[in-house]
Amino acid sequence: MGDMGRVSVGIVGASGYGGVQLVRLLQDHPKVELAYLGGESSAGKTFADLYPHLAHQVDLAIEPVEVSTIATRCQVVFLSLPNGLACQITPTLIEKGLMVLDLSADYRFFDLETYKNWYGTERSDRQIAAKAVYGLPELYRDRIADSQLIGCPGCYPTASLLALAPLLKQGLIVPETAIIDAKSGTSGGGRQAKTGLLLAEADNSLAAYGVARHRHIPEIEQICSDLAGHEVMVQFTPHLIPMVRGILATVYATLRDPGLVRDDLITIFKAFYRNCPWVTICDSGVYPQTKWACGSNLCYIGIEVDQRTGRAIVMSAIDNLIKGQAGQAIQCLNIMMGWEETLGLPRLAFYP
Ligand SMILES: NC(=O)C1=CN([C@@H]2O[C@H](COP(=O)(O)OP(=O)(O)OC[C@H]3O[C@@H](n4cnc5c(N)ncnc54)[C@H](OP(=O)(O)O)[C@@H]3O)[C@@H](O)[C@H]2O)C=CC1
Ligand SMILES: CC(=O)N[C@@H](CCC(=O)OP(=O)(O)O)C(=O)O
Repeated sequence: MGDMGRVSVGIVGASGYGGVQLVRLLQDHPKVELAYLGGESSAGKTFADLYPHLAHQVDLAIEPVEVSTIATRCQVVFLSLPNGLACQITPTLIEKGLMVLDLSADYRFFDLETYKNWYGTERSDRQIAAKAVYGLPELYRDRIADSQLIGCPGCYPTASLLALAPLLKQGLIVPETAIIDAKSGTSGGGRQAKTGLLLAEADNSLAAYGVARHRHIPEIEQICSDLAGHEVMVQFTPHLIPMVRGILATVYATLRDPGLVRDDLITIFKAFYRNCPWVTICDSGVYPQTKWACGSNLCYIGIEVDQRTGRAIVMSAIDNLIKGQAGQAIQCLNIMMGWEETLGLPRLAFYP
């Protein structure tokens, strides 16, 4: 334990969009002390060099990634790195007794064959990967509580799965009819320079990408299959939308019982998420906006039934960097530590 019984925490990838959210939230967390920030090109700079407006709150420098330093100073480490890096250091961190929360895709898959097929990397850390728990608390809370290693979900899977879970778990839809139409702000692509994310490219425009091949497809299907109890394929199409933060996933699926109406589903969703402080089911006829979730760890879910087509339509809005990334990882940490699931996490959105 660090100062006054606080848990000492490190963040690797602190300069990135996810990393800075972690720093911002954790420096205010009542049971945590920030003990280490790591990075690559930013190593040697102070955090204040990168984010001057946080200078009065964070007095740490970014250090090169050195596992023994992390293990000496930290009890818990968040890895907010590009895919394929966490798996190189996690086995040693786990061996040294740290709790690891990985925000990349490295520990999200039950089966490393799937990871290899979609991410192209052969892995040698099978035993460690087998210990990982998928960090979606609303579905795997008990397993998260007992785990040392969390594979935190992607932002699109978080929004999509929270919309689909009650329908799949209760057998209310024909799983294979599920279509996910999702839109993300540009911060979902990270902080490094990419032409498509330039304001001049993304502004005044809306387009799909990764159609029928986005790497979140196997992640969403893995959890849908787990919920349905058999292998499920879904259609997922992401879109880049000219805003910075937020995801709206609109999910369509055919109801098994065409007699179900909107208020039936609202009752079912409210019951399913009754012990989930970070999911809010909208009232009848209210559809969520990304603005409501931006800056908050909440996921807002709106529900409709089209009696004509027999489909359920579920809309899910999150902040990709909070419930879709840093906030959800901290929610997992709270559960692993036996703390209140809401500790240190924001409810209020930035707007209006
Ligand atoms: N952005 C989002 O909405 C979401 C992102 N994620 C996932 O979270 C992870 C981080 O994403 P995001 O914050 O957006 O990415 P960024 O590109 O903004 O940040 C990446 C970070 O990784 C660090 N880094 C890169 N290479 C190395 C290396 N070899 N050694 C040490 N540090 C390195 C960078 O440090 P430096 O600047 O020092 O080089 C930087 O801090 C990714 O796996 C992403 O897929 C998950 C959910 C949502
Ligand atoms: C807008 C945008 O580019 N979004 C990212 C999703 C980021 C994320 O959540 O995904 P991972 O953690 O799996 O990388 C993308 O589509 O690749």
